Amino acid sequence: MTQTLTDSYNRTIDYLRISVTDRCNLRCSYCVPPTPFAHMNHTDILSYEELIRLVRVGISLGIRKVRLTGGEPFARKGLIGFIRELSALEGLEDLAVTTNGTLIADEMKNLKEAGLTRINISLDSLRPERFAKITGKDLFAEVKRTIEGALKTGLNPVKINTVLLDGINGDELEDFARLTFDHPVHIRFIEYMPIGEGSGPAHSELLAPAITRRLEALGPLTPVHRSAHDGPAQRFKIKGAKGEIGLISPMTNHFCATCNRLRLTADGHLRPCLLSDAKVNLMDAVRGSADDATLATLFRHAAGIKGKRHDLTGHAVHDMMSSIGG
Ligand SMILES: Nc1nc2c(ncn2[C@@H]2O[C@H](COP(=O)(O)OP(=O)(O)OP(=O)(O)O)[C@@H](O)[C@H]2O)c(=O)[nH]1
Ligand SMILES: C[S@@+](CC[C@H](N)C(=O)[O-])C[C@H]1O[C@@H](n2cnc3c(N)ncnc32)[C@H](O)[C@@H]1O
Ligand code: SF4
Ligand code: SF4
Repeated sequence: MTQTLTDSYNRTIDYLRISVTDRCNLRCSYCVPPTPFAHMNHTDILSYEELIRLVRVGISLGIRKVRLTGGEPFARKGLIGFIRELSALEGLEDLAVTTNGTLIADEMKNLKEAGLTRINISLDSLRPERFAKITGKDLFAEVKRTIEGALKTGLNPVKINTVLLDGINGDELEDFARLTFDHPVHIRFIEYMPIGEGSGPAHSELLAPAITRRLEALGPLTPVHRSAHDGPAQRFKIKGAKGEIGLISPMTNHFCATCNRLRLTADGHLRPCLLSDAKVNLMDAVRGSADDATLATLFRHAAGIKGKRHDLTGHAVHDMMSSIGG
């Protein structure tokens, strides 16, 4: 019998975001600190077999959508094989990935064949030199090839995630938005979230109201209705454009009232909210002798302690974005 997982505020939880690794081949200045920092030990990371078991339990409770993230998910060996195994699980309707796109330019067909349904690619600059400055690696051309490959392979819609920061890439807002004129991509502007102890210098973020004003100068914006599997973006189309614009505004217009997700970290913790350090330890149960019913109880507990909305007043989130998975 299909169950439904609900939280204490009657929100249905049907989306699990899995961070498969906290490691990444890039060093985006707004995501990780500039100085060396500790990573999880390999032995402390859930194996693919353990992850499959947990996803099965999640599906039995009502999870229908899984997104793989990281760190950089493709920095973990064997991810495509894991995607193939996940996509074969009965009951899973949407299997997506969020990636920096630097390691998979030649893998689009394989990914589609393995059962990936969608891909979100993060890209913060269209200028190769600036891309290298933000990420620490000269790999803009690889990301471009990945985006082109994803479009050609029909992993639709291809979403591009861009965190806009004044003085870093804020001046590229219009260049990104204009990409939607000729390409069927979704460009999503994300407000910077203050996450992770020591993650870089204070950034001057560009907030949604200012972004919207600048977009309106490019042409009339028509709202696009959200579909069932939509994430947090408010969607728009500029008149005549092939693609869409999305605004993800956790800071100025949060979307917690419709939050439908839990997060599973690579070291086996369920996080009820991205912007809270609360977590439920699944690892001890998985590596102990817990049965599936016990794991299901831990999933329900994580849903049960999910807050009504995020509250960043008076405290910051300690864990890093690259270990939570965004
Ligand atoms: N505050 C907050 N931010 C989120 C949440 N989910 C995603 N984001 C942020 O939105 C940005 C894009 O997230 P993605 O990984 O592409 O996932 P998504 O937006 O759920 O994807 P779709 O299902 O394709 O809409 C990232 O910077 C995330 O950190 C959330 O539940 N809360
Ligand atoms: C943490 S990354 C993990 C997946 C993959 N490495 C990537 O970059 O797509 C997921 C998303 O989080 C976003 N992100 C990272 N730090 C952020 C922050 N402080 N505020 C808002 N978004 C952030 C990134 O831009 C990316 O789109
Ligand atoms: S945003 Fe993604 S690619 Fe950039 S450092 Fe963070 S985890 Fe790596
Ligand atoms: S901040 Fe927390 S409650 Fe709000 S949408 Fe994100 S994960 Fe959900």
